[in-house]
Amino acid sequence: MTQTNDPSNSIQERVNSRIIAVKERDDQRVINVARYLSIGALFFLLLIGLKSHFSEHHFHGNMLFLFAGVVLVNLINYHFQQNKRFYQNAFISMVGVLFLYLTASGGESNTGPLWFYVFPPLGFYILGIKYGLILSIGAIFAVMIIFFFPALPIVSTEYDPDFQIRFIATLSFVTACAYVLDDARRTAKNELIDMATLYEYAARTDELTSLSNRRDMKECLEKEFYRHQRSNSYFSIILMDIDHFKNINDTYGHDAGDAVLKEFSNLLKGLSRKIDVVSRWGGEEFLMLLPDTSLLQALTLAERLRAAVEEHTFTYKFKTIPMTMSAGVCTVSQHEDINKLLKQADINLYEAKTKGRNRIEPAVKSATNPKVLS
Ligand SMILES: Nc1nc2c(ncn2[C@@H]2O[C@H](COP(=O)(O)OP(=O)(O)OP(=O)(O)O)[C@@H](O)[C@H]2O)c(=O)[nH]1
Repeated sequence: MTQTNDPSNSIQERVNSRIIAVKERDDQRVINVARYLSIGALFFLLLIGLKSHFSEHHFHGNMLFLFAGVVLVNLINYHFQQNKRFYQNAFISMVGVLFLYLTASGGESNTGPLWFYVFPPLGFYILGIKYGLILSIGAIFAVMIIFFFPALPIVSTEYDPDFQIRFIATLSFVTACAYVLDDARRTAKNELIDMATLYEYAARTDELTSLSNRRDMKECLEKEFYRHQRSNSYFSIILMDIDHFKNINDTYGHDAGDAVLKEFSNLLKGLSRKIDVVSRWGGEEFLMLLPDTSLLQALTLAERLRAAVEEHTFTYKFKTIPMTMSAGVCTVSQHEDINKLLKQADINLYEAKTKGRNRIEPAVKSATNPKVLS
């Protein structure tokens, strides 16, 4: 039954997958912002392009139509390909080239460079702190080239030297502010995610044994039951209880009881597959969820666990503590909801206890327990 190549169902794995889902939602939010901006830019470019044509600035109008075309192609391409990275890079590159064109051409009444003020915050938001900074510094250098080399073929306007210096200074200041703000935002977000990861892990873990707690197990049971209803997959559960645990506490002390609970948990973990969920259901009661496991397979495992506990030497401060367990096993197929399944496991466990303990119900015959028959 113990296998190593199953997909892991550990608490850490489940917490990680939740965190990945949060990060994916955050990435999608960035894409959505870029898409809304693209749609806004598309209308804006078409409108200003038309206005330029009416004012007989045909070259400028055509250039704006060309940019609108690129925005549209990028949007359509994303719609069909869903390639987020390509969409983001194409979007920010297009914005950069558009702003450079507006700076080189002067735009409306030489106000073209002013658009560059939105570039650093947008770059940091979309590309992240590192590439946002590289791109913003690159933009400042490109603007300087346009300002200081008006004879270049792409440059069709000139700016007042006072404006040039003030513009470069203010754009650098905006870049520095955008960097600090975006860095603070990302740091705060990452700290929140780290905290959420810790709390999520703690909320699902039993402090003493580090197994799944009742809350986590209930969620796993619901997921597995949902999977069973959707795809007709099956699963089984084993409800275990340490026999006469009160006597262990009374004889060896509460600390010894705790140590035994930990050792018992490790034993269960060691004998389960990665895909199984082992939980401390409460006190000295443990529940194991076995996905894709028939009743017969679950009974075989339960019997193996029972025998392993009986054979294991539990010790505390050099004292040997004899210990056995009883278990109730059942499978999902005959039960229409989780509560009924758990109730049946509880009835089976109770039967195992009343029939003399150190046994499982329904009972099976095994090499270690040849006398027990169902
Ligand atoms: N040391 C320790 N004891 C615990 C813990 N949680 C529950 N217990 C004890 O477990 C004992 C359970 O006793 P009972 O419910 O009477 O069951 P039992 O003695 O195991 O008897 P059966 O289940 O009928 O075989 C109680 O004495 C609880 O105090 C824990 O975290 N640590």
